[in-house]
Amino acid sequence: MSDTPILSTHGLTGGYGDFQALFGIDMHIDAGEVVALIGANGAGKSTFLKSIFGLLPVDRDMVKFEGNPVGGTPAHMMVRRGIAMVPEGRRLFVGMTVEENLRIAIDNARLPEGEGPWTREHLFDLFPILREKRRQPIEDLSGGQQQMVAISRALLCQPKVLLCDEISLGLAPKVIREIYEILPEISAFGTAIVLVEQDVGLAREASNRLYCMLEGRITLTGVSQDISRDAIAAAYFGASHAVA
Ligand SMILES: Nc1ncnc2c1ncn2[C@@H]1O[C@H](COP(=O)(O)OP(=O)(O)OP(=O)(O)O)[C@@H](O)[C@H]1O
Repeated sequence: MSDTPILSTHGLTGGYGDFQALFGIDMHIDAGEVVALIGANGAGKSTFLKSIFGLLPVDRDMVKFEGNPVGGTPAHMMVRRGIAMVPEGRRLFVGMTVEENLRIAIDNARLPEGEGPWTREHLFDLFPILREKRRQPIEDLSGGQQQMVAISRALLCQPKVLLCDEISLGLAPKVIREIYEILPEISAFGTAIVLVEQDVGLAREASNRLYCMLEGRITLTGVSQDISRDAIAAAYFGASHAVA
């Protein structure tokens, strides 16, 4: 087996024009791993995902996919290589049905439907409510159901790495549980998952390893189950706010 991570970043810096939001981020993830990225509002988590995914400019060597430099590759090409993103706020196509939203992913996927692990039928088995609602316009679905569509849309791209930006945001606890229960099934297919999550408990439970980010820097990383709550609190808020 190769030691090369499926995705890694190397001293990644980035931001918005003159505003630098990220200061030398080193991260890696292996096939089938779930890695959580936690941090307070404004820490830089979304900026980091966008920088990996080609939505913000970064140097080529700052992002490697299967060992090859890919930084700055446009998002649609990242999808063809094997990275898909569930963006914050879902960004589904309003005025189109569930099936039409999924169709767009299939048309732009890394592999044709049927050649990768994810088919519409497979996803409808995971999220049965979507089978029921497949001909309904996206705006008629609840927030949780829309999140299921967003995850399904990303998986139909047949990604090797799935980037998830706050998939629990604004959802009821029961729906969050339903969605998080699916994550092990996704990683069981070898798909690596980078999980940006505000809820630290949830992030820790759902991930193999975690990275904590503060003001654009990684302040803590390790095996999720081995990291204490105090260490997380210190890394999350800065040492001066460490729990006594
Ligand atoms: N479009 C933008 N233009 C300029 N600055 C931005 C933009 N988006 C985010 N920022 C800034 O970049 C920094 C990192 O923001 P980012 O959204 O990545 O944080 P985050 O950890 O994802 O937080 P949140 O949980 O609130 O999404 C913050 O200082 C934020 O104000």
